[in-house]
Amino acid sequence: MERKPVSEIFCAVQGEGPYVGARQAFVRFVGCNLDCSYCDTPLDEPDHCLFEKVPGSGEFEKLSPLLCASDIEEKIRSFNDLHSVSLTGGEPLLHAEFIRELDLPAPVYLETNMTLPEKAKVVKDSVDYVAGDVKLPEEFEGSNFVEHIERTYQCFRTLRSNQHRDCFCKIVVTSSTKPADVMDVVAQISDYISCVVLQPVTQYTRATDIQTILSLQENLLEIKNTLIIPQTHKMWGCL
Ligand SMILES: C[S@@+](CC[C@H](N)C(=O)[O-])C[C@H]1O[C@@H](n2cnc3c(N)ncnc32)[C@H](O)[C@@H]1O
Ligand SMILES: Nc1nc2[nH]cc(C(=O)O)c2c(=O)[nH]1
Ligand code: SF4
Ligand SMILES: [Mg+2]
Repeated sequence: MERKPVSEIFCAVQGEGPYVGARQAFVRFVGCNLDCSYCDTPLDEPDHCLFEKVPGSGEFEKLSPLLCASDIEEKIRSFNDLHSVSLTGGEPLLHAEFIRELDLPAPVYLETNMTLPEKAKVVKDSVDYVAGDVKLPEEFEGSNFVEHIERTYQCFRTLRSNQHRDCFCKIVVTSSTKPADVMDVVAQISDYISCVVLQPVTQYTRATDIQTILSLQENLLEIKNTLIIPQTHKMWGCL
């Protein structure tokens, strides 16, 4: 029976993007193929998977860090009134074949860095919401940004919004963000997404310039509905 590395299972509310406030169960897979400068999530292999049985209790059961599908399904089924189940990480698409086989009691919300196009094809009929990140040039040394962004475009084409799936793009905006880079990428994917979310980085050392992000939103609104939404869960201490 296949087991996958999972660091957290909990029930909270979506803190980011257009579904902010929706009651979700979260499964956090371990491991990532990128190393974003602003990443707020530990990427090392944990000793346990922390399961918060009672939402918001801050009391965690220590489970094996390697879980099979039925382990995950059983924990998720212990939560009620879910809008959806957020599969996140790390990068969940590293575990695409496993994700495809999960039998979950609510729609699937995929949180992904949109850099693994072959894996995107594996899950495309198994996900209902796609929070697709766009990682910008400042995260990539040298010219490999060109190869990276082409993979991102492929992922957005594969996971595009349709009658069964809502796909939107999320862009973390920092003081290093160049508006022209954002405009260029959004112009390429605007047909595939329902909206753009500009997410100010939650690291005040690299705080976002307010005028810059408001001006960027104004320009993006010419081509796609664009929202500015910070990580709200961190404002009130929710997981
Ligand atoms: C931890 S990532 C996991 C999913 C996937 N690897 C990705 O990057 O989209 C989940 C979300 O948190 C965002 N994020 C991570 N660190 C952040 C920070 N310091 N400030 C704002 N957003 C952050 C990511 O950009 C992504 O949208
Ligand atoms: N509440 C809450 N909302 C989230 N949205 C995206 C998250 C993530 O880490 O993938 C996240 C998270 O870690 N917690
Ligand atoms: S892709 Fe996501 S999980 Fe991976 S380093 Fe970047 S923000 Fe963190
Ligand atoms: Mg998070």
